[in-house]
Amino acid sequence: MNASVPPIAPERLPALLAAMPKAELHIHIEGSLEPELIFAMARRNGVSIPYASVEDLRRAYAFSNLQSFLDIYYAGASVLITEQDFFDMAWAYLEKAAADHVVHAEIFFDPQTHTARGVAMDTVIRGLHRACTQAQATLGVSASLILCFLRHLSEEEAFQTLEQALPLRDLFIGVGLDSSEVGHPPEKFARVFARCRELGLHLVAHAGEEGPPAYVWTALDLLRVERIDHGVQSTRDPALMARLAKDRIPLTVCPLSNLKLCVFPRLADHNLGALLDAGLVATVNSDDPAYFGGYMNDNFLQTFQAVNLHAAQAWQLAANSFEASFVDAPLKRAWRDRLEEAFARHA
Ligand SMILES: Nc1ncnc2[nH]cnc12
Ligand SMILES: [Zn+2]
Repeated sequence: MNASVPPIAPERLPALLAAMPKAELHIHIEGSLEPELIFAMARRNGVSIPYASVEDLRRAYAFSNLQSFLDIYYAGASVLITEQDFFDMAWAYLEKAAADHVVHAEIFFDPQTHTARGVAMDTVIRGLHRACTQAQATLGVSASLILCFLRHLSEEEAFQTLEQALPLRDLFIGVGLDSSEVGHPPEKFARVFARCRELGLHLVAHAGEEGPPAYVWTALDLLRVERIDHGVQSTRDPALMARLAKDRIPLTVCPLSNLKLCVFPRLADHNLGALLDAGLVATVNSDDPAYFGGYMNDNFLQTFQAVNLHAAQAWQLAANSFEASFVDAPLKRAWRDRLEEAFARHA
């Protein structure tokens, strides 16, 4: 434990978890679209959705694995048409993030879900970016964008997507890899990630969510990613755990997502504590909060209770989220100072 972490009474831990500053590094903005907003956008855009009501849609959020979720998630995103829609979606998320004391968010978006329906890349990125700019100005939350390639599509399509996005290169900081993992290993995208690296983009990839430790190895060695999204299957491979610890490769872990997608049978079975005990730079994130029943503080509070974590791990997770973020060192130091202040207030 860091020497500057004061003792925290157990009854004060929930308030500390809620109030401490934190960074969110694994949030799919399309996964923040609440059913109420889906219905409002469907109405204003004249898009029909195969659910009678908000309640009817929410009832469908019972998933058995990643694919069963993705099918409904892509259907939900079909209501997004205008730049204002993309702004409204991101703004709703950023307001919730600010309420959870998220000081910084690195936000994934899936452009191919939209360009395939005839929505222009410009519409997607400009709407999201405007929300990020406004969040800094009015909420004091810094936010940046990471463009994700859909791994169930081809590398050729990923290259085309990159080409479409390059005129807006200054509006996103990196690229990621998401969607159906098993059967679509990282190496399928080695060339497009090499190109993104040449362009100076940050690189991340989902790996080891449902897929094997081998996918984490190839994300590291062939894609040369700087962070692994999820990575919870890594505990099955001691040599991989040693590599992640040695190179301080962050894992953006999403406990409620893992529960809802049946990666772990119960939250109490989650391996977040084991990842921290092994010295990994693990972080807590919400993934697709509108679908998985919780934003950042829900993830922290429910997981800490279920797996019996304490103040030392709270400090570590917040500090890890700052270390793992793609911002400069002075900003990281400023957030660490605010973290110390929050702990001092709750001691
Ligand atoms: N948890 C997840 N895994 C892979 N792709 C995703 N897209 C949105 N959420 C995802
Ligand atoms: Zn994800």
